[in-house]
Amino acid sequence: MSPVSIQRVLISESVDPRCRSILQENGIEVTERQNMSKDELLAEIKNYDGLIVRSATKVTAEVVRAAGALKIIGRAGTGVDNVDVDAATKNGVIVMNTPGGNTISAAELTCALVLSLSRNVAQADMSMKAGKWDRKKFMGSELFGKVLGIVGLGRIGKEVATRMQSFGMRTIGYDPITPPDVSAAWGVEQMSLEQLWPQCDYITVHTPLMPSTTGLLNDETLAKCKKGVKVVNCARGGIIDEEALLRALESGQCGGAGLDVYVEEPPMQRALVNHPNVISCPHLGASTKEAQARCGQEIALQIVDMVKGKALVGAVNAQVLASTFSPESHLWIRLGEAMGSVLRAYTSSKQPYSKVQVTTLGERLKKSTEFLSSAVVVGLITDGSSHGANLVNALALAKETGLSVNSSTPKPAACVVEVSLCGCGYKALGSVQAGVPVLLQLDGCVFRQPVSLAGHLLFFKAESSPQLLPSVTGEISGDCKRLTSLSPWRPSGYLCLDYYWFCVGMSSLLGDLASLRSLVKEAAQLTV
Ligand SMILES: NC(=O)C1=CN([C@@H]2O[C@H](COP(=O)(O)OP(=O)(O)OC[C@H]3O[C@@H](n4cnc5c(N)ncnc54)[C@H](O)[C@@H]3O)[C@@H](O)[C@H]2O)C=CC1
Ligand SMILES: O=C(O)C(=O)COP(=O)(O)O
Repeated sequence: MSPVSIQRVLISESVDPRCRSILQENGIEVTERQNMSKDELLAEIKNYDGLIVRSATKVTAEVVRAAGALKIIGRAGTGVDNVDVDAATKNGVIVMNTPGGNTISAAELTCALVLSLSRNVAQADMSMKAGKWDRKKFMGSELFGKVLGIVGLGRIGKEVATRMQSFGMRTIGYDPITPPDVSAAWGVEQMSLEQLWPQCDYITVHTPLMPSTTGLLNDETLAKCKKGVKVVNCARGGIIDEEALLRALESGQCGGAGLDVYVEEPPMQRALVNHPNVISCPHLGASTKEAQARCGQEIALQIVDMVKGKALVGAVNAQVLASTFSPESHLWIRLGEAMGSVLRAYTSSKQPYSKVQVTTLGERLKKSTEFLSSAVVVGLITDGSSHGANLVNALALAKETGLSVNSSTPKPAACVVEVSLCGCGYKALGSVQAGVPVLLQLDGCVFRQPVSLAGHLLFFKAESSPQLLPSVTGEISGDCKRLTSLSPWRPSGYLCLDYYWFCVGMSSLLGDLASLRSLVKEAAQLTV
């Protein structure tokens, strides 16, 4: 993928001023507008190719669709559940976050809530402010020797564990991805949730909000916990079912809750917030000077690096691009796109196909199969009128159009990419030679000299008579037909290709038909 050009960025929430400065220093125009209504955002977003948000801006599918020119949604923070990532992907928009920037802050707030729950700090303070001196009511219990269950052992879960161990807590946990030996290295014993629930004095959740984590703590699972268990949610509203939590608080099954996040923010339903055993914050996990400085700075630097073609860091939906920010991979991407275009053009009037097989041959290309497949699909499905396909959405669009894309890397051989359109049997073989994407073979016709695919223009080089056809492209015209019949290459064997269809194909890759026509005429004259 070529470096992504970003010219105008909208920052729709309070993000550290460093973000704006870094973008502006790098020639990007920045507008900051906070508290926009949904309609204002829908109207405004079309003027920008970049959007930077925190957790309050809901970047729905409607917003993504309304944003005709949007290329990047930057999340100055961790959770991207407020962004419709699928819609962004389908529309070719990169979604990027800064996941490490607020880890420590979120972990520290979690620990603060655990400590406050153990000693009723918030309630005691309220009572003092009400003029009371109630030492009996706020009897607490030590954390020392108690069990903390951590659900979600990623960045924040790990930091919470190591901090709470210093209070003498035993930390147990569950995570479907983090291996048990990894978490054991930082003192967390992993077990199934069934085993975990009944052992915990405190439970804290640190997973993203996803269908599989929604309602992880519910009536059923809360009932499996120790009576009086205390729970903390500094991750996302909804991971603990709010209504089930209220019921458990009322029955005493849950002894207290520390909440930073809510299903609806701010929560309109205040029963939980008002409960005497609940201490709550208005989503403050990342609200520290340090976390905001990091997140604001990181998201700006990540965008600038992407624009400069240096690196793609923090993309959550475009991993295929992450490894492609090198001059070499840009060449392979151009090759893939060009091969896709050539095959699309070449086969468009022939048999249909429903499957494409991309085979990469060569050690150097081993890790490139995925982005090469995406590049081939971009070339295959982008016709002259639509420019909607890019490396972000290529595979999603292929799926939508019923095109199945297979890729494989058989034993290393040469650095060659083979694209086969299964069904009609057309095939192209390409490579990068001397820094130029080249075509070696098309539909079984071998070129003795590779055909340059640079800029999607084909330059034919005839070995024996280089003056014959210095550069040829074609369009549907009598000239092309004439060229087919002239066919000086056939006898020489340099190019045994159905030239007419080849020219038809090439015409769709070119905007400048006038110069194309003259090239074809020139070629025809040369060959008479
Ligand atoms: N309150 C706040 O201001 C903040 C909240 N957050 C929230 O915290 C979440 C976690 O952040 P990080 O630790 O940085 O993310 P992370 O990606 O490092 O860790 C999340 C962990 O959850 C695990 N997980 C996924 N599904 C699970 C399941 N069903 N059960 C148990 N574990 C599961 C994953 O395997 C992963 O290890 C974020 O997604 C975000 O929503 C993050 C920062 C600040
Ligand atoms: O980074 C996260 O996931 C957070 O929840 C922090 O949200 P915020 O940037 O403070 O709106």
